[in-house]
Amino acid sequence: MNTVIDAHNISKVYNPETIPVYAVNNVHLHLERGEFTALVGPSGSGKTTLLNMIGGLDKPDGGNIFINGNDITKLSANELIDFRLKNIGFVFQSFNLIPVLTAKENVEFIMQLQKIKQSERDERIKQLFQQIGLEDKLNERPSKLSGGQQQRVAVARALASKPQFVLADEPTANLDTKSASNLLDIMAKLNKEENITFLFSTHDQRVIDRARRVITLVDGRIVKDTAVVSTEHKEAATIR
Ligand SMILES: Nc1ncnc2c1ncn2[C@@H]1O[C@H](COP(=O)(O)OP(=O)(O)OP(=O)(O)O)[C@@H](O)[C@H]1O
Repeated sequence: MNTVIDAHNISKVYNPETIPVYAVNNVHLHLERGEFTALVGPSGSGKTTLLNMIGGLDKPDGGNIFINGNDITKLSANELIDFRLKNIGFVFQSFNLIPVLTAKENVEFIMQLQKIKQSERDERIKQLFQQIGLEDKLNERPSKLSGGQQQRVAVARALASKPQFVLADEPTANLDTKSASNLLDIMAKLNKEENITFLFSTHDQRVIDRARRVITLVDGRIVKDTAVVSTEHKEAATIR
């Protein structure tokens, strides 16, 4: 097994001086490479706060977060920017594509920041757009794409730097059933065929149904952590 995320005792307290809100309260989280895991829980339970800390977008008030063995809580702001760029892919609820760039440019600019050479960029872009099924939309601006297509481009952008894992915060919340199902098919395929690790924060039953592990947060604490028996396994068990 290969540990990708190892978070120890992490906490985040908002308003510590006035009325403290323990958004994340002493959480331990361990993820292995190749997981397809959903983080669920009621609104305000701390999912986004936890995801943001694991992704290095927000600093915990206590605890340590090891990503591939590196403690990101010890990095300076500049080191963290560099670390995020190379190691973590993000997919957000609202897609967050840059409107003035084409689909291709939205994906390519991450690789330019990493100083990846043109021939390698071209090859990777070709492969990524094939994987998301949008080879014919390379030169379209986000406004010309449907929500589902924009989110698929966001997945390609998240994967551009070949990250250690992808954090997806409510990735299907703004998508209709068909687009959500299509997006989930693409992510599940990337997970299965390329062993890409996904951690989702979600309320969406369509995502939860596809996850192989479901972690439930309530009031900033993990109250349940369940490995899901796959449909194939369930069927095999029934036949026996
Ligand atoms: N910047 C902030 N300042 C103060 N409190 C905050 C801040 N961000 C989040 N909180 C509080 O922290 C708690 C956890 O919020 P968080 O957004 O992480 O929950 P969530 O599970 O992602 O919710 P949702 O499902 O609605 O997105 C909530 O009580 C929230 O009000």
